[in-house]
Amino acid sequence: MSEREHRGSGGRPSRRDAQGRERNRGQGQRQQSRTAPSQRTRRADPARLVAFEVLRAVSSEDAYANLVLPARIRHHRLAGRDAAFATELAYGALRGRGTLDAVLARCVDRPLTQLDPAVLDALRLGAHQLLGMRVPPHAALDTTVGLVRAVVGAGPASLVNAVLRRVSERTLDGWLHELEADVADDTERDALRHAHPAWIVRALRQSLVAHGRPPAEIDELLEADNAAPVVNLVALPGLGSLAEALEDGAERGSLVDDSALSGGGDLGRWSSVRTGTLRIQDVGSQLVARAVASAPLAGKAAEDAAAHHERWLDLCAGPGGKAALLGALAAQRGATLLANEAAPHRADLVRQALRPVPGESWAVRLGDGRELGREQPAQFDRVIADVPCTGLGALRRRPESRWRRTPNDLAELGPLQRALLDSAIDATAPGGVVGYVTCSPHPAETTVVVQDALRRRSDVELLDAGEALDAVALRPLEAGHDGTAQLWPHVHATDAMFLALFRKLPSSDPSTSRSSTGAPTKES
Ligand SMILES: C[S@@+](CC[C@H](N)C(=O)[O-])C[C@H]1O[C@@H](n2cnc3c(N)ncnc32)[C@H](O)[C@@H]1O
Repeated sequence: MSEREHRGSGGRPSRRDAQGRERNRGQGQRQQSRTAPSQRTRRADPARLVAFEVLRAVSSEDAYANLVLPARIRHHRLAGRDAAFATELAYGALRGRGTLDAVLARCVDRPLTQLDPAVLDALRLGAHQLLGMRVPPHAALDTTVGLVRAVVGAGPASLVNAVLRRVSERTLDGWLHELEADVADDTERDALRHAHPAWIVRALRQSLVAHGRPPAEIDELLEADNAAPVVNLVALPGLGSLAEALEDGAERGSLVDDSALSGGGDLGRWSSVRTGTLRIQDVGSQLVARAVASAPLAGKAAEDAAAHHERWLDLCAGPGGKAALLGALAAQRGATLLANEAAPHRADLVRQALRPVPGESWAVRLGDGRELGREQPAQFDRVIADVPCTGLGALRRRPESRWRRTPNDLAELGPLQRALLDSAIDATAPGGVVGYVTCSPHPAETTVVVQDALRRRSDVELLDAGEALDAVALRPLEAGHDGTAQLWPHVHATDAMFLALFRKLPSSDPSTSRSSTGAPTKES
């Protein structure tokens, strides 16, 4: 196994293999390790310190791991294998929190809520190394105790040592076997085995069934949520190129044009990433954006298309992933894009994302998307409403979010999602299309919202979203069922994006006829 030399915070050179073992420690230290485990290390290994800092920021500051981790890696100057180890440790411990806590609860003599939260985070890191990463027990114990000594204090070190010793007495399967004896049903068992909250397991199984898939696929789906996702790239059509990435080892994507998959690393090494013409974007997001951009128009909207006067609207554009792709496609087709976003800092990110796209093709509007349909009725030929949602379809990329979300979020988001969809429909010209998109497969924010809209409104019809996705994909996706479409991590290796496509029917209300100027209104 190849190794990389690094220097720990104690200044001593050491070598880490892929499991995080340090391989060149002196004989004296090994002797010491055998005799007094809780005494043997008083320093924090930098990679484990990074993982610890990420867990602390997530637990105590509600931070997002995917934002904190790169900053901590940079701060501690980790690279290569050390950065990969810190990432696997932090993400694995965050994803696995439910299962790790169930194991720890068996090994601690008091409720976990009574532990110092910093000690609990260190225990999670130690337990994940023992059960999820196959770090040898002596290394996991030694380094976790050292971390606690260095950053929390000497007091809790012996507790941490004793608890992790108990954790190390069984493998993960051994622990699961013991814990499963107490679970009530299949949902609880899947939740424990795959480290998801039970309410999410239930919802995902329900969603599989709602989209015509066998409920037994739940195991594969939950496993896919726990796998580290590869980085998906998009070269903006007509503006960017995959060449640099492909020459540097990325693989061409098999689902959609202009996409590639990369093992990661610092993508800023590619000039195309620095200029913003090559972007990180999940393939599922690329597919739904392209489906909205290509769905057939009718009536007035089709006339606009023939005259190259199409107007497109991205109602919820921040941070601008889909807006950048749509903007590039719009520029190629002589269309214009209005990208709307309610949060000022996210509207800035949209402007930044659109920078490589010719300026005459797009504008950014800062405002509440719920008002836009009333302010600019029947003005747009293609509208995407990529609404705020629970993000349960992107659990692979947001390791902590499954434990942060609650069913109450659905109740809060529901009215906003419905109001944004209504506004999107109002803003659409007769014959135009509206794509309702979520990065969640939860029925409460997908199929139920769509059915409600169809019940509420007589001015739309549902188009076949599965067909629209297949029309832009490089191979049949078989994502459609009953008119809507659902992509899946375990089937398509994408985020679980949901797409419903509506066509606006001609209206008899003259107040909703479209103004004649084709240009997008500049931001308010
Ligand atoms: C799922 S994200 C959109 C992702 C984006 N389409 C992309 O591909 O990068 C939803 C966005 O809607 C924004 N948002 C929330 N409430 C809104 C509202 N009332 N009007 C417009 N945008 C809103 C959020 O700030 C967030 O940026």
